[in-house]
Amino acid sequence: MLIPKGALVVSCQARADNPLHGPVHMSAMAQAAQAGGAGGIRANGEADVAAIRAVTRLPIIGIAKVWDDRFPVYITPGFEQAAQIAKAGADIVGLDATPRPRDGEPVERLIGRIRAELGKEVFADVATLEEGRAAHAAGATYVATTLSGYTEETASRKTEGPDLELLSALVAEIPAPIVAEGRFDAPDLVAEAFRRGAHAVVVGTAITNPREITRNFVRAISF
Ligand SMILES: CC(=O)N[C@H](C=O)[C@@H](O)[C@H](O)[C@H](O)COP(=O)(O)O
Repeated sequence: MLIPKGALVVSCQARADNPLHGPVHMSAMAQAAQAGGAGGIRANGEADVAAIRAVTRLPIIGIAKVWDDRFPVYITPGFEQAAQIAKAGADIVGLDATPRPRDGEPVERLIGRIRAELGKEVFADVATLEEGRAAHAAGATYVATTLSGYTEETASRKTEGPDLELLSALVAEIPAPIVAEGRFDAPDLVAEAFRRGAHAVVVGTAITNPREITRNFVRAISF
């Protein structure tokens, strides 16, 4: 199932150190997002994806994060993780589409294999326009601004808010659905992304991470 144009996609992820970690909480979160009008879900790991698949028919962007000190790429680095996520019920496989070193084959080949061997759509997380062009040329269905500010090359772009400039540049140059993701932490920013031509917007922390939301409130009252 594809992501409808104009959809708000809610990213339901909680790391191991988060009290909401695990499929029970993440599937409840996804149901809450659906009840609130979400048009898609982004989720990490086989267990969470399978649990969310069991409770919703919304399109799921599945990723598998693997941290390995030897490689900077941690979002679905190889085919093995992509296959697990596909089997767990994701409609779309999300991956790091930067050319940085990864534990696996080059990203262009990985994108091709996901489409050909798994029959899944590919959601390419990029940090630059150049990476977006390459991911599109390699066959990615969606190109998203997810990694802007999170790679060495783009560290200085990790502003308080999202990278709207990259969004506009991708929309202007790439004939594919462009998705806005990363630091969209208020409804007016989501609206601005759509005004700039985004196909969909993914929001995570601001909706599904009560620990961070609480921290933001506490920070604001720490005089
Ligand atoms: C850089 C990276 O690893 N981003 C991750 C990708 O899956 C998630 O940790 C983010 O929460 C997600 O992209 C949504 O963004 P935000 O939480 O800012 O709305």
